[in-house]
Amino acid sequence: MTDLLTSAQMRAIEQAAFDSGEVTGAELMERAGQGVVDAVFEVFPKLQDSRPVALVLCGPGNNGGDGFVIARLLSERGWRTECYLYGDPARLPPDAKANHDRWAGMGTVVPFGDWRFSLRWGYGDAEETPSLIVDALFGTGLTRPLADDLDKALRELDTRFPEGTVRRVAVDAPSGLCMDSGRPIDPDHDGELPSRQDLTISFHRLKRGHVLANGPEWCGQVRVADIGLDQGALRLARERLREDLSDMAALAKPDIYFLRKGGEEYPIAHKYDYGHALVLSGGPGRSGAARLAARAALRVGAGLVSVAAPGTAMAECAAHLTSVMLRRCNGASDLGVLLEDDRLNALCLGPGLGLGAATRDMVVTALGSRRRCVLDADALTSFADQPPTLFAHLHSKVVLTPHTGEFARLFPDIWERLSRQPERGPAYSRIEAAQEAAARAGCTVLLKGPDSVIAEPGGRALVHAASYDRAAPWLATAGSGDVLAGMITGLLARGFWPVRAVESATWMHVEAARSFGPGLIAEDLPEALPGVLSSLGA
Ligand SMILES: NC(=O)C1=CN([C@@H]2O[C@H](COP(=O)(O)OP(=O)(O)OC[C@H]3O[C@@H](n4cnc5c(N)ncnc54)[C@H](OP(=O)(O)O)[C@@H]3O)[C@@H](O)[C@H]2O)[C@@H](O)CC1
Ligand SMILES: Nc1ncnc2c1ncn2[C@@H]1O[C@H](COP(=O)(O)OP(=O)(O)O)[C@@H](O)[C@H]1O
Ligand SMILES: [K+]
Repeated sequence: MTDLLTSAQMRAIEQAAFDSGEVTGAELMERAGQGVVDAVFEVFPKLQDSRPVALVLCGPGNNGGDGFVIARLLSERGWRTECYLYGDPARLPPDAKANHDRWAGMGTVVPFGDWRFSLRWGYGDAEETPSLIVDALFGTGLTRPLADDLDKALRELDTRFPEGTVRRVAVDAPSGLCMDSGRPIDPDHDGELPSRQDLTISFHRLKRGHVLANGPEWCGQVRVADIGLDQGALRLARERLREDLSDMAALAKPDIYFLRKGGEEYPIAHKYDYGHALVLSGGPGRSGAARLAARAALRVGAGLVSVAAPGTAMAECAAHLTSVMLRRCNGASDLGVLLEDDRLNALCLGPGLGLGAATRDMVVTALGSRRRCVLDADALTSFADQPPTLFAHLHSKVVLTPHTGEFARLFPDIWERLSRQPERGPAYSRIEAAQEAAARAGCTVLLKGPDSVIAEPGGRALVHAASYDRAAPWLATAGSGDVLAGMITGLLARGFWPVRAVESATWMHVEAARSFGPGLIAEDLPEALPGVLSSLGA
């Protein structure tokens, strides 16, 4: 499981490393600087042949210290490097100060006061124009917005060297971005940071801010540099620490062992060993969403899948369904009768179901049966005026799958906190919002988006980041959420525990979109699943 760290957790890991006696701060800083330089030339090999001129912007903390190491290493590679320092050299922390002093014996450090002057009048000669700008101003220690003078200078720098003319690389974080939330601490500019990076290098692990919210937009690409915190005593120290850090989030991944059909779990399996999922459909002209969900549930491996539709929609459903079975269900009392069949072990309510009392009644009946259950779309919005009524019936085998609009309706106070422009760091994040919602609801919550967050009461949160090399913008298409709800239901029918079902489904949903590519519509997703399952070895 790949941890996704907060700034405080990274500091705690660093402290555990120091306590283990295996590494010093100076060694970590040297490895960090080296990691950045290695990543820069690996990701942008053409930089080796371009003008060897770099600007390194150093801040008042250890992020700035990394900057001085980078300046030295670039200079040793023959680069003409200039450091701008925002801060008082005498007040740098010890390791940063040592690297500042070492660099000052080799090259220039332009104090911030002279920075803007230099920007305006320097670089007359094209030979002097940098091909690399390193942002080592602030990393995990950012606590407040960039000061006006610094912000202004950075915007001038951005205008002076527009995107495409120079490579911009951030050390650990694009300065101004909160690494716990991925939200810019920038109330005066509506979250528009001074510059967009081409590459951001994190140390040891990704931080939450690299994948949440606007993080990917400002980071460009990300790489993780190994700074030796995974070895020997350090690993032990970190593992011990992990026990205290129960709120350590992780990146979601598919559960290949349980996705596989057959194997040790089911050496000779019957279709009922993989469960029977029931998806409730809306009325005539509105059954498409449920049919999409049902097909996805079947494709993901549920043994049997049925759609339960009102009598008026039976003909429409029958015309479209083949391997998915069809049952009549005209409301909550019919659903109660259907659920007397205890082989129906996973339910999906919401896609296209319609808003109002009839849906609320069916949700209450479904929840009363204590089956594994996914509530999506209309099943959530039908409780917008009375969320506590819904919460009173929820239990640990339920999954709520709200997109941001549905989330805002069910958890308005949490949403208000999440959407308020942050003025200080660490800012409230989508991880904390999903965890708070899960605790209130008493069940698993999937807060959907390009950065989908999965939370269960009291458990560690998981994030599926459809960004960087897993970006899947084609998923922003009508009905893709219905397919995801069906996939989760199918895995619940197969016996997955809710949080594991959501984790695997969310990952495969994005993978299916990526394997299909541009032009994707929701119908393509279930059909792409066999390829995804095969590629996983399932
Ligand atoms: N952890 C590790 O294992 C490793 C960490 N490493 C590196 O250390 C970095 C973390 O260093 P860090 O803790 O010194 O924080 P950093 O980001 O340099 O800034 C803090 C300084 O800025 C100040 N400050 C904050 N906001 C401000 C603002 N808006 N405007 C002005 N000032 C502001 C703040 O002061 P204060 O809030 O106390 O006023 C403090 O002085 C990390 O990102 C990585 O690059 C690597 O070397 C390898 C191993
Ligand atoms: N830009 C994007 N990148 C990756 N995934 C996305 C993006 N936009 C939406 N998604 C995913 O697509 C799904 C959309 O769900 P939802 O909003 O409920 O759609 P619908 O109601 O049309 O079915 C969610 O799983 C969400 O995480
Ligand atoms: K930085």
